[in-house]
Amino acid sequence: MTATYLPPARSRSGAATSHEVAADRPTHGTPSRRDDVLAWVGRIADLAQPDRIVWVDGGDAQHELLVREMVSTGTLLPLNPELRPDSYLARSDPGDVARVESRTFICSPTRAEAGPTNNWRDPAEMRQTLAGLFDGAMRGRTLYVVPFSMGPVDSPLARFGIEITDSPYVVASMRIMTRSGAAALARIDDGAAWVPAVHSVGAPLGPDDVDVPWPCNPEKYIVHFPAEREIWSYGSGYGGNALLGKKCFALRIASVIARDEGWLAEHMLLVRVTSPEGRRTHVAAAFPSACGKTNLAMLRPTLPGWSVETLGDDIVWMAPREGDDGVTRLHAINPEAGFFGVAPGTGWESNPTAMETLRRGVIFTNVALTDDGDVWWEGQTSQPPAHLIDWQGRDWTPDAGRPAAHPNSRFTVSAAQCPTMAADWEDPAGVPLDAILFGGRRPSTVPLVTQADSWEAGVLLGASIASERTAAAEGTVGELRRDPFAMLPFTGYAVADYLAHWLEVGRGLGTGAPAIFGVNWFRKDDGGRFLWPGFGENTRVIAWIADRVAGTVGGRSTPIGHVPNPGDLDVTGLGLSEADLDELLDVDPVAWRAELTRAGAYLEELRAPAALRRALDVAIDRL
Ligand SMILES: Nc1nc2c(ncn2[C@@H]2O[C@H](COP(=O)(O)OP(=O)(O)OP(=O)(O)O)[C@@H](O)[C@H]2O)c(=O)[nH]1
Ligand SMILES: O=C([O-])CC(=O)C(=O)O
Ligand SMILES: [Mn+2]
Repeated sequence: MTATYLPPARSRSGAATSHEVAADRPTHGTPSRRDDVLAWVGRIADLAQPDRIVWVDGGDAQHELLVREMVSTGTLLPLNPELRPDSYLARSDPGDVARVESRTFICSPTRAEAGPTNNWRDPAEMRQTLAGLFDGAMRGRTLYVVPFSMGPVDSPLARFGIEITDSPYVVASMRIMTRSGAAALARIDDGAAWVPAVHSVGAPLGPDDVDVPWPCNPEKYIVHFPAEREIWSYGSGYGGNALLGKKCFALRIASVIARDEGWLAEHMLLVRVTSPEGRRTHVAAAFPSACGKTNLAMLRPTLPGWSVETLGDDIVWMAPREGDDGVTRLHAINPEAGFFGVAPGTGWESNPTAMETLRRGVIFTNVALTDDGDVWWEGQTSQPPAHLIDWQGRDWTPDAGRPAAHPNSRFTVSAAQCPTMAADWEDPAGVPLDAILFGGRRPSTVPLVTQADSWEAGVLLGASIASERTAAAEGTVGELRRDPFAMLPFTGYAVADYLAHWLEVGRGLGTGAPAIFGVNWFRKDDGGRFLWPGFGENTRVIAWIADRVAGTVGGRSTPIGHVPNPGDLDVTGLGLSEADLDELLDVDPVAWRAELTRAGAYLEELRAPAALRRALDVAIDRL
């Protein structure tokens, strides 16, 4: 084995540190001295038998070399530099296009700790399986060592990991999505705890084998050891399965750390809304995958005087902290550094902010290629180009009868490029949260917006999220499924304990707790047409929410919380009929009794805390 890059020299002594590496922070996973990192990399290399080991330093020179290599192997297709500078298209294997929830495992010591919503496997058995799978898995390939930080490297809230991967696409993507390289390794050297995360595409190469542009394995394993804070991923190169800082670490493992330490790791966007009077409201929102987080995070307000700044689009970590006024509030940070966003539906009409963010420096995956070397996907423009190369590399014309881009095609781009990014988005202290939104794709029953009357009622709202399935994960698109807190695929421990933890955090916050709302942009009429225009026009709902937090706008009380009176919502210029508005704000008692009965049965299945089931019974009684 030849080391192309040696591990970087230690930048500081392990003892003295200029950073405030919290000495009181519990350490997780492997002890954090460099020797332990080297020993771990050595063990994985002995097992997986790569041809080379490369330590990723995060610098430009190494990155450019990596990109050049991927272009030469066909993994990345350079786009036309005049139209889309510094940007590339990757086409995945057609069987490796989304998260694989049925192959995602939580290996806690007991099945009960994983709970009824997770695939549990016995940790010892799984370790044996993994040892077999990874034996020689990297033969003929390069093993990359990617130290990374979730959260700004110098933030006291930052958490560290090291991903070992044999995929250069993963290395390049981690560079966008996390702070990866030497700075993160220096913090680990200084004593910060780190999560070991091992990834292989599971496609070793023999001496005479020719590589393919997107190596992967039909057999996939996305494995978490919550007690050990450890991640193993095999067989897939797709974002949510392979960029291990994201769902695996920042949600599944972090949710367990958060439970133990009294904070929350959530599948949420984060924005700052400023009213015409200059009043600031910080809002986090949990919607299931491909249900509008990125779009709301980049909202371009359509009401005069309002502005929205982006802080995050997919993951929020939030911790209670007492302010100068003696009130304890949740303070929120975005642990990511980039966006891994859904391409279809993103256009100059629907999300101009995203379109501006995507002007350069993007890795696109599974979108279509235009004849002039740019990218296209359904919804980018109202009319498709006359000819394209589709996501599988085949000729495509508008009459092809199939989408040109995969429905879960994605862009990977640095958050710093987003024009609406708040100037202080990397503030290590985070922002104080005023409101939390829960939502999903609900063609009927669920009103445009509802305010929960208490923290408990809000937790019930989050626990009862149901949404039509999207292409973000394997499964039948459109099917309604329960997705508590939009965290069904991302909670690293038993969902009942997760719900209890939410209730507990709320009790600790008391009067400083954010207000909780339910939203639904996706209500349809009998003809299947969206009743609500959505996108930028969601401003009107956000304005009501911000004004409710400030106590300056009305609402009417219903058994499921407060909804706006038609006059409370500014819908001027929308051309919305009175009947449509009434339907959007309607709480139908018959439909809601059925809805809550179903939710109650589900909570029973989850063994949800009794307090939630009581809150639900109160609502049913009021109906
Ligand atoms: N009708 C309607 N569609 C929307 C709205 N907001 C987003 N969408 C569509 O929903 C799809 C997914 O939206 P995203 O914002 O990327 O979803 P996300 O929640 O960030 O998804 P993940 O990255 O998978 O977690 C896109 O096709 C959007 O065009 C809306 O307000 N109304
Ligand atoms: O993780 C991914 O692959 C993309 C994502 O945000 C999701 O599915 O929620
Ligand atoms: Mn997501």
